[in-house]
Formats: sequence, C-alpha cells, structure tokens
Amino acid sequence: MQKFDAIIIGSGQGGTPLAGKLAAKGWKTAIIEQRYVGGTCINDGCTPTKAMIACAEVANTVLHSNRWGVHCVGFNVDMPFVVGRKNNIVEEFRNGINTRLDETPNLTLFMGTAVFTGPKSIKVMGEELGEEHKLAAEYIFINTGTTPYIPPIKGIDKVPYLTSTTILDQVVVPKELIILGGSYVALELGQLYLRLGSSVIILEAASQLLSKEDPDVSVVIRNMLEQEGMQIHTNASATEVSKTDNSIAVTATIEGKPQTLQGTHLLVATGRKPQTAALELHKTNVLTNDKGFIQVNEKLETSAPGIYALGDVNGGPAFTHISYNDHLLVYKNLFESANLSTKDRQLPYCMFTDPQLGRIGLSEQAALKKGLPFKVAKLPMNKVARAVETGHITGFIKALVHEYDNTILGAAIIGKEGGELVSVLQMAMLGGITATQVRDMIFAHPLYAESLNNLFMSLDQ
Ligand SMILES: Cc1cc2nc3c(=O)[nH]c(=O)nc-3n(C[C@H](O)[C@H](O)[C@H](O)COP(=O)(O)OP(=O)(O)OC[C@H]3O[C@@H](n4cnc5c(N)ncnc54)[C@H](O)[C@@H]3O)c2cc1C
Ligand SMILES: NC(=O)c1ccc[n+]([C@@H]2O[C@H](COP(=O)([O-])OP(=O)(O)OC[C@H]3O[C@@H](n4cnc5c(N)ncnc54)[C@H](O)[C@@H]3O)[C@@H](O)[C@H]2O)c1
Repeated sequence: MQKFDAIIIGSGQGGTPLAGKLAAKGWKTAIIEQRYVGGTCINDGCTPTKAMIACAEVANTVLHSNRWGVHCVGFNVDMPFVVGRKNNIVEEFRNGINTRLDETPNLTLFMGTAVFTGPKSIKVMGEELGEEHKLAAEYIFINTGTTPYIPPIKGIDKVPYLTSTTILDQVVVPKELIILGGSYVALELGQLYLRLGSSVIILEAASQLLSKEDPDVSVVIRNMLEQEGMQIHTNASATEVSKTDNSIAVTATIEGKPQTLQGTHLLVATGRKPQTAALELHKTNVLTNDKGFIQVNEKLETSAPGIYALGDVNGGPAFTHISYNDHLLVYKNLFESANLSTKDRQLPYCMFTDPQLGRIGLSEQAALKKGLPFKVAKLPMNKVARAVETGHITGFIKALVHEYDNTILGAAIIGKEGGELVSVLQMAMLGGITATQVRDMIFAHPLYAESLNNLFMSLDQ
C-alpha cells in the first residue's frame, strides 16, 4: 500500500489544477487517470468542438461572402484537414498537461481506473500498469466527470449511432445527420456539420430548444438555425431506430403524430451520465443520487469525511469553468479558511453557436419564480452599430434589472460575440455596478460593449 496525503481521481478541469496546488503545498499527491489527461474538456468537449466550429464559421463566411461584396467561385471542405487540425490542437493541449504533471514535484500520475477498496483506499487497475497499484490517503478528491447518456430507445443498440465524442473523428462529412436532443451539444454540433455540408434534422423531446432558457431566446436561436437550413422538431420523442442498407431510420412521435425519418448518420446528444459505477463507491461512504451523481454539500464535501467531489460528477452545472472553480473553492477552504460556498458564486456560460448565446444570472422565468421585482432592457442586434457595420445583425441583448435599486440581475445575449459581451455585464454584477452606471459609462466606439449604453437607456423611455 502506497501512502499519500491526497489522491485525486480523474484529471479533469478540477482535479488537474488541484493536484498541482496540493503538491506545491508539499502534500504527497497521486492523480489517477483512466484515459487521457485533461478529461472531457480537452479531449472530447470544449477544445475539439471549438476548433472545428472555427472551420465551419470560415466555410459559412465563404458561402455568404457575397453579402460583403466578395465573390468566391465555389469551395470545398477538406474534412481530413479539419479533423487533423482539431487533433493537433487537442494533442498540444494534452501534451502540455502531461508535461506539467510529470514535472511537478510531490505529484505522481497513475494511468488506470481507480476503484475503492475501502473507505480511504483505492486500487488502480489498467492494462498498461503491469501490476496493480494500491494507494491510500486521508483526503480523496473525485473528479471523474460524465460520459454521453444513451436513452433506452428500441433498437438503439443495433444501430451505429454517433456520440459527441465519436462524431469528431469522422473524416467524411455525414450526408444526412439526424440528432436526438436540442441543447448545447446538439445545437453546436448541428450547426457545425450543417456548415460543413450535412443536412441536419434535430429531434428535441421538450417543447422548445434549450428548455432552461426564456422562450424569446429559444425562438431566436431556432429561427436563426432554421434560416440556415436546419430542420427542427420539438415535442419530438424517438420511439424506435433501425438500420437499413445505407441509412438509419428513426421513428418518432412529433407533436403527437408518428413519423419516420431517414438519415445516413444518427447523433445521440441527449445529455450525459456520471462516471461513478466503476468507482465502487459502496466500499466507502460516498452517497450518490438516483442518477448516480455524487451528493455534495455547498462546500463540495461528500457524505464521507475527507472525500470531495468536483466537477460534472457532483451534478454540475456541467461547465469547464465550474469544475475549475470547484477546485479553487475546495483549495481555499482547506488552506485559507475561506469558507467559500457554491451557493454564492456566479454562473456564466456561452453556447458557441454562431451567433453565440452568452448568459449570466437570472432568466426572466427564474426571476418570476423568485418573485423579484424587475424590469427588462432589450436591444435588437440590428440597432447595434458594430453589428450593422460588420454584418452580424441576428439576435438581441437582454438584461434584467432590479425595479428598485437598478442592480443587474441577469442577461442573455445572442450575438456575434455574445459570450464576451455578457462577461462585461458579469463584471458589473460582481462589482455591484448598476444599470444606470453602465448606461452612462464610456466604452470605446464602436465596440459591441458600447451598445450597453443604449441597452440601459431603453429603460428611460
Ligand atoms: C461536446 C461537448 C462540448 C462542450 N463544450 C463546453 C464549452 O464550450 N464550455 C464549457 O464550459 N463546457 C463545455 N462542455 C462541458 C465540459 O467539457 C465539462 O463540463 C468539463 O469537461 C467537466 O470537467 P470535469 O472536471 O468534471 O471532468 P472531466 O473533464 O470529464 O474529466 C474526468 C476524467 O476522469 C477520468 N475518470 C473517470 N472515471 C475514472 C476512474 N474510475 N479512474 C480514473 N479516471 C477516471 C476520465 O477519463 C476523465 O478524464 C462540453 C462538453 C461536451 C461533451
Ligand atoms: N458551450 C458550452 O458551454 C457547452 C457545450 C456543450 C455541452 N455543454 C455541457 O454539456 C452538458 C451536456 O450537454 P447536452 O446538450 O448533451 O445535454 P443537456 O442535458 O443540456 O440536453 C439534453 C437535451 O436532450 C433532450 N432529450 C433527452 N432525451 C431525449 C430523447 N430521448 N429524444 C430527444 N431529446 C431528448 C433534453 O430535453 C435536452 O434538451 C450540458 O449540461 C452543458 O453544460 C456545454
């Protein structure tokens, strides 16, 4: 049995930086990874998708270059190049993490699957290890993330469906792509492949795309994707899938009526499930919920003293920056008596469709539920100088402002740089800067940010 001060299971966006910080504090630290260092974000999630989305955006600009008076005669997408470029970026990021882990004193990386053998002991199993390693530590941090959830649709195990991981290695653009799901993964990947040349059909079970967002947000996103040529069905539940010679048939109930759709490829983007089964958590005292996510309190402590869960595996919100923030919270509470809680922190996010959806704070629906008195400032993108000048007028800027003290409660921005722009409002919210102060602030002209003056001026009318 090798004794450590801390063991980290999973080298995701929380575990990896935490490992470095604990080791720097002089803790003898082990980090265990069963696949690739860097986890979902680097290997299957943010990095590869955003790398490929950049290629799709160029294809779209070339396709519509006439709008800017630039006439191109045809173009073709070099898919092996697009995939190779993505792989190079992923490898560069992954190798960087590997090097940092290797070079950190007090830190040992074990490649293999961690399995609990007792309350504070773990064995590492893996083909490449040669021998099984047995480790023990008083502090254990679980950062094992999630993997695609495949719903139990009749026939699903008999068709060669794709997931958000496997589709990224397709070196031929899918001709007809049917996507189950209508949230972040489905819409980012749907638009990506549409722009690379696929015909795309979305089947979303809920009554709107992005079911957690306000209806006006969902409608604009739907319209913009439909205008690009995406076929979108909501209230659409797949009941059966089957494979014929050259295609996959999906039978679904769409708005109450049965229909069968044919495509060459099927992408299942119906959410993700936690990677907790292999851990054998029953050998320790870590409790999970009915979906297998690890239960934590607002300090990310599990039901077992000394064992923490960070990132998607604790039920999220499932974003890289939240997993990263989880490690800061745990570290500062352990070493700086910071008393940080997940309840107090901001939740920004950005969906990387084009235009993007940048979000921070409360939606209108959430504010209504809380019974808060609020007013809504809204500005269409075709009234934003920068958007008109650059030719990107789809979308709007919306902010919720407290009725009495003018603090900003939340914002949704659909626009070319919606994610960047919403960060400006996020900073205002963090610093307690009111809508009135932003209305009168000097921004450089003609930035998108300058439009925040006009956004909050609309409240005076
Ligand atoms: C297609 C896609 C696009 C995304 N895009 C974005 C985006 O643009 N922005 C954003 O903020 N978020 C995005 N996300 C979400 C983001 O990737 C995740 O929220 C983030 O990676 C979660 O990190 P994590 O630290 O929880 O764990 P992960 O990064 O999932 O890492 C967990 C690691 O643990 C390892 N592991 C699991 N079980 C064991 C075990 N028993 N033993 C040893 N190792 C184990 C796994 O192999 C994995 O490497 C995207 C996700 C997907 C799928
Ligand atoms: N830009 C980003 O930050 C980004 C990008 C991609 C993913 N992510 C993260 O990854 C996580 C997973 O994303 P996701 O889009 O896979 O999952 P999700 O949980 O956000 O959405 C799944 C969608 O599938 C629908 N659905 C479920 N079962 C269905 C069925 N049988 N048929 C049709 N539709 C069905 C749901 O109604 C839902 O809209 C998200 O929680 C998100 O936090 C973030």
